[in-house]
Amino acid sequence: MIIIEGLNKFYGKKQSLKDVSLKINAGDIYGLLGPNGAGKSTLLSILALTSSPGSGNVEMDGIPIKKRKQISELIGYVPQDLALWENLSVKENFKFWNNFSKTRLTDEQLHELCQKVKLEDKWMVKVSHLSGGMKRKLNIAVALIHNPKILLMDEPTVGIDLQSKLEINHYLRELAATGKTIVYITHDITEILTLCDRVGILKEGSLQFSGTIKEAQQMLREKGNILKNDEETIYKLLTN
Ligand SMILES: Nc1ncnc2c1ncn2[C@@H]1O[C@H](COP(=O)(O)OP(=O)(O)OP(=O)(O)O)[C@@H](O)[C@H]1O
Repeated sequence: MIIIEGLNKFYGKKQSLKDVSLKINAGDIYGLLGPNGAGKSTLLSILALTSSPGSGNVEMDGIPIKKRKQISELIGYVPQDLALWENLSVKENFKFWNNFSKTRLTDEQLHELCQKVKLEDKWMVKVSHLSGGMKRKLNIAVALIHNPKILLMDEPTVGIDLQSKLEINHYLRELAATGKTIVYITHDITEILTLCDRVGILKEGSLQFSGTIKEAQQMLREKGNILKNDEETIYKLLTN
């Protein structure tokens, strides 16, 4: 479980997160939504230890975020920008990232991970020769080498073809079914509806809503906003 309490973050005078409190259940795929500049990447980067929290408490699996070594073993981070070596092969990229893992995988185990994202026939191919979708899949696979319990993903499927997107979504479902918690930033409403168990909506640094799509509809209905479908519910929550 991820617990965030009263989290604030300033960049200079600009407050990017305002008193954000949130709980994310173990085994959930949690969609983090909101318009551009809402604070989604800032929140994810704090969880990923690439940005420091201003004030507030964050703990993951009962471990406070200040215990960086323990947290880094717990999390896998898939950044928006590809964290790959273009001039190295797929295998060499796996081996590079394997060096940072506490329990190193064998070449055979790395190849098995490569198979999970359906890139095994590209094992010896240079990353610069892969398509955008293949690079995205590799970006996800290298984040899984140390078998993290929590996967933090910043728009991992942006700009890729539908087939690759479906394959990635299918794989994420499999990972969640094994108990991994996934925090997922996306602007793709279809992906949110088919993939996410729960969603959190940020706007101008504040958390507007956290819950299931059904709960969102319920809340809006109580406010007198009757919505026709889930897509409309999310759109309404994002724009209100
Ligand atoms: N390193 C930084 N220095 C200064 N301001 C920053 C920095 N990173 C983010 N911000 C500001 O913090 C706010 C939140 O940005 P953030 O990238 O978290 O939003 P986002 O919801 O992820 O947006 P997008 O959907 O466009 O990726 C924005 O106003 C942004 O300009």
